Amino acid sequence: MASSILRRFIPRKTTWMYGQRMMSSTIDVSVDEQTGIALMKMKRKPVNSLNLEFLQDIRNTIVTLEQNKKCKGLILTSDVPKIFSAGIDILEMYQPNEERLHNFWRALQDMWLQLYMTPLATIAAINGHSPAGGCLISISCDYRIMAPNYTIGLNETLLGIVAPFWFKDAMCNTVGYRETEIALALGKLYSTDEALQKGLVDEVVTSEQIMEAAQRKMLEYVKIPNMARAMSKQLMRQETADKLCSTQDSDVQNFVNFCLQDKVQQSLGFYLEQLKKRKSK
Ligand SMILES: CCCCCCC/C=C/C(=O)SCCNC(=O)CCNC(=O)[C@H](O)C(C)(C)COP(=O)(O)OP(=O)(O)OC[C@H]1O[C@@H](n2cnc3c(N)ncnc32)[C@H](O)[C@@H]1OP(=O)(O)O
Repeated sequence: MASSILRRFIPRKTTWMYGQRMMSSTIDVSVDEQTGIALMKMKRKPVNSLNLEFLQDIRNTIVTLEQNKKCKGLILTSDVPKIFSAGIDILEMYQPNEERLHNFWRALQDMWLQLYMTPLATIAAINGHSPAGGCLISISCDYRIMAPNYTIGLNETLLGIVAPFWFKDAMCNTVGYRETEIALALGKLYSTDEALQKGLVDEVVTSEQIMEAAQRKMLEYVKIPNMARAMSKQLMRQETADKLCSTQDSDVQNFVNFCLQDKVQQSLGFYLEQLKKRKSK
């Protein structure tokens, strides 16, 4: 399964385990050993944006859960009201320190590989907005349930940046080639209803019902013999993951070169300004 991938990375240890609970400053995890279902809540305020340390925490958590023999499934959700994840922390890309920028992108790649290929069954309970990197996390899960009146999508072009090929591949695998082509060009953020219609999410339920719906669906997943379920996931996803695995170093270098361009820095600076202005309106 993902063991060939797992062996290659030794994660930083920042997650603490107390019995069936794991805690870090940005993540809360509990494991129900009766059902084998873990619940991971992201809580990096104000918007669960993905910085280097948060990405490492997410990945460490998945690794720790994979090592727990009693854990078969993972539900990912947010503890921040109305926001699942605002995607990459733009401050990691804007006026960056070059060494940190390298490490940051590597951490994003590693988190994605871990989540995308984990033998655990995964469900995203999308209880808030989920742009760009937030959408990547969602589409890397096996099943997606979303609450109404939020948005989700790969909106990178709106920031003057380009979704990398592995974001594109994960999106293509979810909604198909033509829809991805349109979505990426326009930086499309789908409403919950549009996302359901296009197959970007699998189910829509109210915010109040989302955890119950996720638990119910997860019980279906964990009932399936574990190895068979995990191997069919591998069958579907290994080729996509391998494309990144075999080009990780050059992908980091491309990203760093891209980010350091004046034009890209200008676009990111402008986008950040717009975010602040929007807030003051
Ligand atoms: C070759 C490779 C090329 C590079 C590829 C890079 C791939 C990039 C992937 C990404 O994920 S880029 C990030 C994309 N994300 C967004 O566009 C989301 C932007 N944010 C929003 O739309 C909104 O903030 C929100 C998530 C809908 C929440 O709205 P709300 O009104 O509730 O909060 P705000 O007042 O807007 O935000 C609060 C606070 O947080 C800051 N912030 C928001 N998003 C980010 C972010 N992604 N990174 C860093 N900071 C973010 C926002 O500016 C506010 O800050 P303060 O004003 O309070 O300081």
